[in-house]
Amino acid sequence: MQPVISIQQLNKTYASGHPALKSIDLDIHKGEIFALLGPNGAGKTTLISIICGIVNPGSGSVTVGGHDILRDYRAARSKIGLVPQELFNEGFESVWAAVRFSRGLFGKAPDNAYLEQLLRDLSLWDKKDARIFELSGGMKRRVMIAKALSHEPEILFLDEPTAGVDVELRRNMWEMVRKLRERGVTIILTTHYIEEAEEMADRIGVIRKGEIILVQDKDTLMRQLGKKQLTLHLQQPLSELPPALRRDDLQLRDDGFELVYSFDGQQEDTGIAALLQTLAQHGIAFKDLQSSESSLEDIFVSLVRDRT
Ligand SMILES: Nc1ncnc2c1ncn2[C@@H]1O[C@H](COP(=O)(O)OP(=O)(O)OP(=O)(O)O)[C@@H](O)[C@H]1O
Repeated sequence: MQPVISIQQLNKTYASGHPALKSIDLDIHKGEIFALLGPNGAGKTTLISIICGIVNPGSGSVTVGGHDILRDYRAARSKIGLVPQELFNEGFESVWAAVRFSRGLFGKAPDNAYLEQLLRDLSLWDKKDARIFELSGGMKRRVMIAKALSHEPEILFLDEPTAGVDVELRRNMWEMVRKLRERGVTIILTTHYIEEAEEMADRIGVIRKGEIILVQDKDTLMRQLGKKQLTLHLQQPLSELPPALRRDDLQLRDDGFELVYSFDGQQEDTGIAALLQTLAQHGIAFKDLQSSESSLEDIFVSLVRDRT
């Protein structure tokens, strides 16, 4: 399947000399919810801003719906709706005027029926004549989304959609994003909240210091989450595992002093008894053992941890 966004070897270094993005390769599939997860300053906003044509790329290429963002900027941009991190509140105009104006900016013919349905879907129809400054914070966010969708884009970017939003509003936002996906909109959201990625995303990408360090189906990631680990602290270090013990779920760590066994905690037979027996047969003794469960949070923290 043709990706709806294709990013190849994208680099960006700001004038300050700071390398914000390094050799990014990423494809976004049509109709998916993709969560880009990363700590402050990782490069999330820079990446979105380049795709949306707000920041110039350094080198590499980006296509949106097959259109190159530089050579074919207008065609590429018209496919995108962007809800930026910073919310700008145009004070005095009405909700209706704001969404009509946004649609016009993209050169689209007026379509009141489409805009009415959009405002209804976003539970804003009864506020259409209200001036934006009169609305609550949650409604203002929804107005930003309505504006972003006013020109019928196929792709919606949500940069930190629920930053500083209370739990109830966050859940409403998630509900709304799912409805948009049902309508066929591809959604890319950035977030600091692991819970949000876990709840919403079809796929998760993790970015750290300008590099994409993981892209994975959420379900696959969650299956890995169900894994438990048994760590055996060995009495004598091993330089390598005997052939009978070389397998994917067993790893030597800590200069050979630790043996880590990963297993599925849901299974009745965890394989621990058999493992301990094999260790005994090979004369591998341990002085201590501990078991632990990894969470998405653990995976994320260990991935983004600054090891330098
Ligand atoms: N206009 C700019 N000029 C110079 N450096 C910049 C500029 N914009 C961003 N940066 C730097 O590039 C890096 C990536 O910033 P970016 O805003 O993309 O990160 P982010 O992942 O969106 O962070 P946050 O989660 O805090 O929004 C940061 O180190 C930032 O200081």
